[in-house]
Amino acid sequence: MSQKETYENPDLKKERQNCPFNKEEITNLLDGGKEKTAERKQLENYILSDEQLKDAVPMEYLSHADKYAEELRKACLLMHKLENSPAGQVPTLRALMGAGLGSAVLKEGNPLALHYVMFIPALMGQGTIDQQAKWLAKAYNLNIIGTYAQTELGHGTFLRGLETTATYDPNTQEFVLESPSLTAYKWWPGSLGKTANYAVVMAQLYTKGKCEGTHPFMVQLRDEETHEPLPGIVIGEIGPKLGMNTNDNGYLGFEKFRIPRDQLLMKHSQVLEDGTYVKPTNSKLSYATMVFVRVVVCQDVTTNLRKAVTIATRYSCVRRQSELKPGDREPQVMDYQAQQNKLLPPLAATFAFQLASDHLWNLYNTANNNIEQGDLELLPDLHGLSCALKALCSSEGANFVEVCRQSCGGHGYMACSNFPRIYGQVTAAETYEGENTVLWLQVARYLVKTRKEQTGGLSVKYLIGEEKGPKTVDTTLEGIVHLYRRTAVGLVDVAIAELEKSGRKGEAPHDAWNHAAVYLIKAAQAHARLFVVESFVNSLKVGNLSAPVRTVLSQLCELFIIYWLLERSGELFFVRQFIKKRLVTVEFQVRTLLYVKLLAAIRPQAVNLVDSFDLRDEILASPLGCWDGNVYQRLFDEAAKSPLNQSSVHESFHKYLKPLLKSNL
Ligand SMILES: CCCCCCCC/C=C\CCCCCCCCCCCCCC(=O)SCCNC(=O)CCNC(=O)[C@H](O)C(C)(C)COP(=O)(O)OP(=O)(O)OC[C@H]1O[C@@H](n2cnc3c(N)ncnc32)[C@H](O)[C@@H]1OP(=O)(O)O
Ligand SMILES: Cc1cc2nc3c(=O)[nH]c(=O)nc-3n(C[C@H](O)[C@H](O)[C@H](O)COP(=O)(O)OP(=O)(O)OC[C@H]3O[C@@H](n4cnc5c(N)ncnc54)[C@H](O)[C@@H]3O)c2cc1C
Repeated sequence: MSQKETYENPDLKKERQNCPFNKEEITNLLDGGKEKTAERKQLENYILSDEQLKDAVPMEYLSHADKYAEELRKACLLMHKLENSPAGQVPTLRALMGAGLGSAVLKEGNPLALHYVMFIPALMGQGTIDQQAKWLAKAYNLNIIGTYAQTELGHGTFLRGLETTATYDPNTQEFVLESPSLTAYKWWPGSLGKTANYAVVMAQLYTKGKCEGTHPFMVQLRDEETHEPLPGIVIGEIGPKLGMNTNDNGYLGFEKFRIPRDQLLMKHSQVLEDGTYVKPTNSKLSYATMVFVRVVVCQDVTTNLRKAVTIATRYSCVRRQSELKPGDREPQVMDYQAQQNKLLPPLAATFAFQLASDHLWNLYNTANNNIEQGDLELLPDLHGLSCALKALCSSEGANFVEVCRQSCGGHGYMACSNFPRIYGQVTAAETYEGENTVLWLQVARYLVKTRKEQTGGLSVKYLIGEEKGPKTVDTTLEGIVHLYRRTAVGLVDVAIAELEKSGRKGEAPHDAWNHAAVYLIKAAQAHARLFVVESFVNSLKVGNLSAPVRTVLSQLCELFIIYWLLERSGELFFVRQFIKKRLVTVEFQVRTLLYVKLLAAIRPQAVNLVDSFDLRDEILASPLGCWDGNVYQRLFDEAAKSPLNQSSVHESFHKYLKPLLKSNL
């Protein structure tokens, strides 16, 4: 392990004895190889040993403005540290932007995140070679700091409804940016409130009197020296949020603000000097930055879930409560089957989500390379899968984080447990980058189209032709995956049947679509779950795993896919063939038995499994999850930091309480 303290809680010590698998092998697997693990550890030592990057007081005790300033101080210091990083600049940046190392230093949202996660990718994906030459070096060198300004007060989801206009003026060869109403104000962009001086702004492009739809524009917002907003720019911060409070989300309005023609990002579509509009090969190419972020969000959510699971698992092995055997010592709460039922599925999910996210990342890179060469064939599959996995990982992730919090009882509710921050981060991902319901409906659109037209990309091939495979109960992993596949196909067919029923009643297609939404969303979710379980099962077939690691990963895989099946059992009732064959009851009995057996088999390995995530205490940032298990002392030390404990009697006693006590009301 990275850190060994002199104290080690005896229960945790016992949990760590006789580990049947090599923890380092799993660490290497998650890092992407032995060398990558070594690089990561070196980088962690480099960053986490810097005293200036540590918080003087917990962030929760700072004001809104001080939180931002403190986070910005550390973010800027981190950027300076990039120069001398032992791992090299780009890997360090990646590690910092990911939720692991970065969040050990930057606790509640990074004021420079949008610059790297959206602004630079938007320049790369939407700018011409000349535009990239002009802006990218400046952006990499942090001479300019940007954000991605798309969402408005009135519209976030419906991009065609955005109101900000960019009207081309051929006389001056400029675009005039305008916010025609209050609801046209940009609202939400991260880092916009106080940090960024540039933005990629999405606006409705007007030229020759015609609206050509939303397009990306490179816009300077603040003076590069004074940081004052430029004339015609109305800008500010939107205030405290459920989480991510050190990221200065902002608002932005334009009052006839002029930019040169060449600040329309023109990789996919152009406006010529005379105002002639040149169309893109696909109108959705201007949405590409969102696709990139949906892909990385899956990784981010998984990293956060690993933290929550580690904290809850270690704590559950330290915590002793109640009575299991009458008269015996109070057991570790982890020994209750009910607690295992809470924690082992999210533990398994960290592996399932990571493997699916890796798969998506590979698809993204291949599709993106092809798009650069003008080949858009993979775009629909990439859009469908990135929507599906972003929605699934963030929604299941947020639920699992909340279960982890609950599994820590009262102490899980403390801010210092780090659950509120982790939850704030993960649940935000349910909304940003496409609200999940909206993304499920995008996925459903792709599924319905594939099933009807019998053509589609790799992730939806199972919808083409007749399904094959056993129709009876089959307890092998393959058998269970087949059940998922039949459910997914069945739910798409049910949704299509609903659409057709409405059609026969004379409903217009858009009404029929709205009236089938419940079925469509179920179909999309079943599709996403199928993809995740297939990725998990298939990745165990390949790879150079030792027998003990393969065994424990197979147990986790089986547990996870049975867990989901039982959780989502209601969906089987939608698929008629299961009811007819009375499969549902049989499935239930067999699976529940197996599930319970797996809980017992994985329980003794839980601490060793979370240890193999190799998350340092600074990254977990929680007295409940620390490696040494010294939970109670650490909770006490955290309480000592409260400003209310800095004097025995607080001044408010004299101001308010004493007069009340003396008032004889
Ligand atoms: C050295 C540099 C290193 C960089 C290092 C970076 C490394 C990073 C590593 C780790 C980082 C981890 C850290 C991550 C943490 C993240 C930090 C927090 C950041 C927070 C960011 C949040 C930002 C935002 O929220 S930005 C705003 C996002 N907004 C949205 O997502 C809006 C959602 N709405 C839409 O997308 C659309 O409006 C719509 C899709 C819902 C509907 O659009 P539409 O009406 O135009 O389309 P239709 O429904 O009519 O469909 C038509 C047709 O188009 C297809 N389609 C739709 N979208 C797409 C697409 N995107 N791509 C391809 N095709 C698309 C659709 O399928 C239809 O096809 P048909 O064939 O059926 O016609
Ligand atoms: C933490 C955070 C950071 C963000 N950062 C950025 C940023 O950097 N840049 C940026 O531009 N934006 C950013 N956003 C904005 C974000 O992308 C939007 O909030 C998000 O896309 C949802 O859009 P909305 O707010 O308009 O929700 P709405 O669309 O108004 O959603 C409200 C409800 O309506 C439902 N709904 C809407 N349309 C449909 C439909 N067609 N069918 C069925 N139901 C529907 C939704 O499911 C939801 O339940 C951020 C948001 C958050 C929370």
